[in-house]
Amino acid sequence: MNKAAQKRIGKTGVVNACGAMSGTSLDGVDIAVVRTDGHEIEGFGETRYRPYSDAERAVIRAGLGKWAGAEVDAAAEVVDAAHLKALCDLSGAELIGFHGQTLAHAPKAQGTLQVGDGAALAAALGVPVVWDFRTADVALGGEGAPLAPFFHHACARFAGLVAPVGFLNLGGVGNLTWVDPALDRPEQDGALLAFDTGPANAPLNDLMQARLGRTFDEGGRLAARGTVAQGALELFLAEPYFARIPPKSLDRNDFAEMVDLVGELSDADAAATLTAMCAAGVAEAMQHCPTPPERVLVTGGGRHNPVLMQMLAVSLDCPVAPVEEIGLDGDMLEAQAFGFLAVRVARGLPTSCPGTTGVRAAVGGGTVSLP
Ligand SMILES: Nc1ncnc2c1ncn2[C@@H]1O[C@H](COP(=O)(O)OP(=O)(O)OP(=O)(O)O)[C@@H](O)[C@H]1O
Ligand SMILES: CC(=O)N[C@H]1[C@@H]2OC[C@@H](O2)[C@@H](O)[C@@H]1O[C@H](C)C(=O)O
Repeated sequence: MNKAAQKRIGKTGVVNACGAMSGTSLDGVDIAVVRTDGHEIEGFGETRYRPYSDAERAVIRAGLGKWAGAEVDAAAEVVDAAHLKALCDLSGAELIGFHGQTLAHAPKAQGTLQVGDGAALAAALGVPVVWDFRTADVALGGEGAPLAPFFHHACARFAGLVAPVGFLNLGGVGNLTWVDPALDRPEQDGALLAFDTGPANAPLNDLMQARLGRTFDEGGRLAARGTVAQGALELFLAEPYFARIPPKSLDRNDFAEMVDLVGELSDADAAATLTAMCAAGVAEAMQHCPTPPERVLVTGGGRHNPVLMQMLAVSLDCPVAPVEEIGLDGDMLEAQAFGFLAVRVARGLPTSCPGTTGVRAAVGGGTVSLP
């Protein structure tokens, strides 16, 4: 890439930005192109999904909860190689937003760790890469997550929404963004409130892996045959996390002991109960919204689970629908978010604010590596 093109990316006009996301459910790498000037979305481009093999997933899983050492290095190698393969023949991307893989997240203690080497990726692909999105926010007292809310704000405006709505991401962990699209800028006071709702698919995936050797409960079929154990659900809801005022965020394994709460149950009852816990965490989250959202738009893999969607429909006081209802792609929204955020970082715009992460003031995270 020549200097003039690099200069343009840093200034004005629409950029073809590609986001790359490897989420906490450990299913694979999502790649998506978004055309944006960092404020408004002009449109969306190519998407790709590169699943991890079972062997790759096992290596990443072994690195979870660790901050350094051989297992972290091995996980980083898998993440780098998978991204390089997924991105190597992508044409037309002028900038890449590379999230990497979160292995550990303890913003008030050790910090937050996303593995993946953005400088090496930039050199290999010949395209500028923005990466390490979360460290600056944590350094300024923020949670470092969630970061998609600034993109959710742009999505709400892109879709022409006018009343406050919720964006609910159901990946490995759940996160909710309350957005007021009437306010122009995401960092404006009152435009956004965001936080992690609780565990989403991660405990259910872990149960499926441990008991049945499967990666997830496809279509919620196992949960559909089970009965929710109310006692376990009540114990789960007694966790102080749910009443805590946002901002707040979670590590993938913060609720790993939930799988123990259902340890004595049959496979189907355990799956039903873990699914109900995800929905109940979201229902608890709604009390923190500044005003009731007009509807909750669901993104992430959890929206493909009809049992979970039905539980949400029953327990929330507003309509619940997949984000496709407003013309967005719920499988790619997070990848698109990191393409969008990459443009903001390249242009010196903030990517988080007190309402989204609890950071002291609006801040732009991310490191830019040129090829
Ligand atoms: N058809 C389906 N039926 C049931 N569950 C599904 C289906 N498709 C996906 N999922 C669930 O969604 C998960 C993937 O979700 P997603 O890709 O949003 O997670 P992620 O991006 O890795 O996580 P996070 O947002 O926490 O970073 C799968 O691991 C599975 O649990
Ligand atoms: C530390 C970290 O990687 N957090 C993830 C995780 O996965 C979902 C939830 O927990 C959210 O807080 C965040 O991801 C999304 C993409 C975000 O930053 O908005």
